[in-house]
Amino acid sequence: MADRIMAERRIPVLVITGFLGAGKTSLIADIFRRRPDLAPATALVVNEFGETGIDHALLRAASERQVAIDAGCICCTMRSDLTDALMRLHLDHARGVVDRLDRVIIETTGLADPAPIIHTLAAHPLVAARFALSGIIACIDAEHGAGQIDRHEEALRQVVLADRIVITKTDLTDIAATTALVARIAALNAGARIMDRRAALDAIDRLISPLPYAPDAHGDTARAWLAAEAAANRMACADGRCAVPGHRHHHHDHEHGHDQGYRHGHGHDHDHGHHHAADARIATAMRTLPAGTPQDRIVRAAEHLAAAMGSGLLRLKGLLPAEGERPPLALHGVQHRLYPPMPLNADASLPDKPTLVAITLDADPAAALNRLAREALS
Ligand SMILES: Nc1nc2c(ncn2[C@@H]2O[C@H](COP(=O)(O)OP(=O)(O)OP(=O)(O)O)[C@@H](O)[C@H]2O)c(=O)[nH]1
Repeated sequence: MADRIMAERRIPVLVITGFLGAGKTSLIADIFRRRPDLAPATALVVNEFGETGIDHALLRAASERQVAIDAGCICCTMRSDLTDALMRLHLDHARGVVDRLDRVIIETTGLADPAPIIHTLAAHPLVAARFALSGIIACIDAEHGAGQIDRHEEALRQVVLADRIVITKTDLTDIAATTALVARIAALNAGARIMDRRAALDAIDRLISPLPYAPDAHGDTARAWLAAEAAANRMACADGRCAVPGHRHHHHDHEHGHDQGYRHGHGHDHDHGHHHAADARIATAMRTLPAGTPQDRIVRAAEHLAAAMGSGLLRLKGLLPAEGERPPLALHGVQHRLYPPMPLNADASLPDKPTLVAITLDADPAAALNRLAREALS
């Protein structure tokens, strides 16, 4: 009872997860587009993998209160940044800097494991006293989702630990493929509500309604993962600033059985502090093109790159500056598919040179971007 009363006074936190390019940012942008009334009382915490800041550009219009966590992934070393961000929001609210704070929406990176986030929200005493995990939405791409679950443990964990699953991009697949994906998801997580993106957006109140997160509803695997997360945190805690009593503090890298860092394509291996066993195969790079490189040429070169790399290109993102009367463009690719470039509002904080990020599997992302640049500039 005491917990319920407390829960009612806590601010609900909705986590939106899903693999790279599954449609998290677009879903959030569409929620606010349809329901602008939600924006003033919603804080968005956005954690993007890769360096374009493109999600912020896309969401800037959506929410007045946005906190970016850029330096890594909140599921691992960035947990302290997550708790800091939440505590800052709480203080701003308590001091009246923020009028209303009815909910927090956290967009994770596409490579996030939800278990540490769930654990942090439940176990960090300062956070748990003020915020209540009230839903985990996993977006899953109808076209690429099944393969992503097969190949990437993060994608599997996102589906298994969610309490709501939104299937995106059903417009790009046939019904049989979507039906098979739904059956697979239902077998992996019998407790989750599964919905099509369109249906989810037609019932936004239901989509985002705060419900206590109940790990027991999601099956033995979810329970075991969360228990393992709690046990790992009892043994040792990554966060030197962590306030959980009894935690021993030392470096985080080995606590989740993660042993290799992401490679970063600036000609050297770069440790982002985000460690998952399989992920030495995943690498990311960013590069810019000279100002004035025509948008059309970049888009065409990106199409060719996506077609040539297929499943080796986990994600391509780009911000292309305005060109004469043409607005700036956001460029999105997932595997072989390059989506129609998305016009953006002109915004002073957009980069003045075309900026591209590639996230690759078993391929050199810097070489991929060089190839794109060569074609665009030829
Ligand atoms: N056709 C179609 N495209 C979609 C749908 N949902 C998202 N997209 C497109 O997919 C691309 C990637 O979407 P995002 O919302 O950026 O994906 P994300 O999950 O936020 O990506 P990361 O932050 O990189 O993990 C964009 O071009 C979207 O317009 C959908 O339901 N149908």
